Amino acid sequence: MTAATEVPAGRHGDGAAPVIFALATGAGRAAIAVMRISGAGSDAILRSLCGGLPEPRRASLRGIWRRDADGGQGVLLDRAVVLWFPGPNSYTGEDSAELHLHAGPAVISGVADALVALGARPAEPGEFTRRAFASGRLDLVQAEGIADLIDAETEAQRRQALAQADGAQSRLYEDWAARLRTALAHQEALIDFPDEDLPPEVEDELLGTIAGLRDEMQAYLDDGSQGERLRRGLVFAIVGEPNVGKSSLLNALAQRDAAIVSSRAGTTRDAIEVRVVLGDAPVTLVDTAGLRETEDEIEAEGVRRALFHVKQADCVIHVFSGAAVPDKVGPDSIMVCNKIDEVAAPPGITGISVRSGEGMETLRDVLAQRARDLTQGRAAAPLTRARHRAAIEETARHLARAADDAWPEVRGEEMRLAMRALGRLTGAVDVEALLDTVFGQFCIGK
Ligand SMILES: Nc1nc2c(c(=O)[nH]1)N(C=O)[C@@H](CNc1ccc(C(=O)N[C@@H](CCC(=O)O)C(=O)O)cc1)CN2
Ligand SMILES: Nc1nc2c(ncn2[C@@H]2O[C@H](COP(=O)(O)OP(=O)(O)OP(=O)(O)O)[C@@H](O)[C@H]2O)c(=O)[nH]1
Ligand SMILES: [Mg+2]
Repeated sequence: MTAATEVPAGRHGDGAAPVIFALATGAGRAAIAVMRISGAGSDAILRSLCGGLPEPRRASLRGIWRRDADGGQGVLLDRAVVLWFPGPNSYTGEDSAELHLHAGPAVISGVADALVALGARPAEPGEFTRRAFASGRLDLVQAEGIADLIDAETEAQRRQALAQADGAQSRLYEDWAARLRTALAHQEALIDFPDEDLPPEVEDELLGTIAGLRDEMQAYLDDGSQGERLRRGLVFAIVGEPNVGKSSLLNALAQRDAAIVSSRAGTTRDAIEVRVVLGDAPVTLVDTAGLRETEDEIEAEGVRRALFHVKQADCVIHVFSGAAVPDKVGPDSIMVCNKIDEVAAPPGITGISVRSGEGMETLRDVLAQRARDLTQGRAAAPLTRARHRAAIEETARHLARAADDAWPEVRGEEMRLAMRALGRLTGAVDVEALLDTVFGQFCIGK
């Protein structure tokens, strides 16, 4: 007989966070499924499941048991590799464990049921990383980098996300915060001891710091949104008059028959979207209805939608055919002359024939270069989210006001507000309301 415990193994009294669990591996047929467990009480749960605690941080093969209510031996659920990570040296900073199970649905549900019986509860999206944040193991910007790393589809996205998870942006933002903190301390001294003879350089120096920070932040914000665009992916719209070969070009770039091609003008009506990778950035190519005046109301709706996509696009690929370059072309459009197997392209224009394949290699290079220019190369630790941009804009705005105002109290207040906005960025100050939004974007098990 084991002593009757009032509190299940995974639930500690006095308001401690409960033990959570989730599959860290994806759904679908697989050989192995990793069940992640974290929280104070994970040790007791592991003892119950495996009959003892494995050596910390060493893989070992264990039977996984569901115990009977009367404390008997119970049922063997799986024979699995088990890892025990005592806190604080774990991903979450808490006591945690991993069960590397056979990925059968009955194994997984059997283990999940056993965990619930032991007082653990299923984790919410991002909850493991949220606990890592709560333990101070990473800041908000790094946590968002981990979410991006999980979503990264291209090498450039992966590089950007990993640098962010490793703290590249956080170091820059923390450096700004540290300089601002020092300037604010000096400003507070000027406010608190106006009659003392503080050296005049103190005020000059702090004004220099404010102006310097404001300029650095402004330059950082003027980055053409490269990091945000790389994270989100680009949209390239293919537009032009009817029948010039827009849908043919989309199919050639996508290397599949996504759009209907026909010799009749006005074939495409709905916008057709295809995801490709260009210049290491994810690009959604949008094929659109040929632009012309038309009596056909369905085609007219297609034209309306085409113009909408032109406005939304990061880049417009303007296709035409024949010797005359069209007028009314957007400033950053990439001009492409198709059907050069029939009529030569005007000088200085990228000429292609989707039919013969001529010029396609060059066009791919031009598109890849544009995609790279839009997403990479400006900043070592770029802005990657609207949330970050908004916080830095707010900081810079308060710094500009602080620089403009000679009243010590007003200047001090603006500097405090700047400090707050910057603190919310990394999660150093009053972020409780933000956390659901930030961690809700994660998948379960992260
Ligand atoms: N099996 C498994 N693989 C994984 C993870 C995991 O949780 N489990 N990760 C989860 O995202 C990533 C790796 N991240 C991790 C980060 C920290 C620690 C950790 O235990 N850190 C301790 C000890 C470090 C050490 O070995 O010296 C620490 O920092 O104190 C583990 C994984 C990717 N691969
Ligand atoms: N000679 C020649 N014909 C081409 C070439 N590319 C496409 N075509 C033909 O041009 C016609 C129109 O092609 P689509 O791709 O449907 O043209 P579109 O611009 O999408 O036309 P809409 O959807 O009607 O606006 C088809 O008959 C294609 O086979 C090319 O490089 N050379
Ligand atoms: Mg078409």
